[in-house]
Amino acid sequence: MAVVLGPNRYGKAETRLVRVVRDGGVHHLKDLSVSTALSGDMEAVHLTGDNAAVLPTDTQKNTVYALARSRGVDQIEDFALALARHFVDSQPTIRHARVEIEEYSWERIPPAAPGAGERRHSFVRAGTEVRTCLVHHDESGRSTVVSGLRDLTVLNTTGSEFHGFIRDAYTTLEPTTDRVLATAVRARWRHVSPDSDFAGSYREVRRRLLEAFAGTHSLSLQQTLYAMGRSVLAGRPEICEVRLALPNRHHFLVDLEPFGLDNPGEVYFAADRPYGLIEGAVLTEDAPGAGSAWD
Ligand SMILES: O=c1[nH]c(=O)c2[nH]c(=O)[nH]c2[nH]1
Repeated sequence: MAVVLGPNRYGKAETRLVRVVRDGGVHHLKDLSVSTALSGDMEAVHLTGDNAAVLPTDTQKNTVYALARSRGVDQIEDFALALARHFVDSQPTIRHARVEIEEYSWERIPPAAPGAGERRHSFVRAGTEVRTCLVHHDESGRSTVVSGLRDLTVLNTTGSEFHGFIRDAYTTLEPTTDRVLATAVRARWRHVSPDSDFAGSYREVRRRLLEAFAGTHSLSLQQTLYAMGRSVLAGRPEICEVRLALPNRHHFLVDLEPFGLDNPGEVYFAADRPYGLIEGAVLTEDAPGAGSAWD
């Protein structure tokens, strides 16, 4: 049976990088996980073990640290673009680079007392929310940028209904006109061009996602998903596609009748699994082709 080599890529996954900028006594912190993956002329290494075309994954990891020092790290998208372009532009055998970054946010520990100066070098991790990006760059010079976030955990205590759904022999779910709606938002959005104001764009997209979640009277999480995506696209012309994954973090009203107590929407059991998983993409009508942007 004849076989051929299919699509392949290789790289260093989850290089942990912490970059401290020392501005006098005031320090600034970037905390990243960087994953690189390269592809190109990799027939020989797979078929015969000839490594002549291979830039080692160890070198890829070292490049992450070296560029962090030499060019600094501001917006993760710009750092990812610099890395991807470096690999493709510096090595003839590397024809495509994929760089994925997660950023964990830290905030300053508050002053000891009102009026005391801001802490200069002490930080506390800011919640569970993670900022993300995925960048591709290829030998033709084309770059694509997808920004995102995950674990943005939100909850509405009312303003959510779910009824009118299919009922078959296995359906036990009661329709409801008032339920808790909670989710941990995974959102990614594709930029029209790799030249964006990534900081401002991120801030505004996040604000719009939250505003749409809070401001939508929801008849389903699917409806909320679409409203969130539409809100981002309506206000941010630099973005042409939003993909969302919304786990439905079910909150079940506890039956307190056995204890002679009513429960008018006050006491819930927050289940962690199983959970509904609602996923979807929202695009502008004229969105350019995505190429490998989401790969
Ligand atoms: O918003 C929802 N969408 C569903 O498709 C679904 N299915 C379900 O059991 N609960 C819910 N809630």
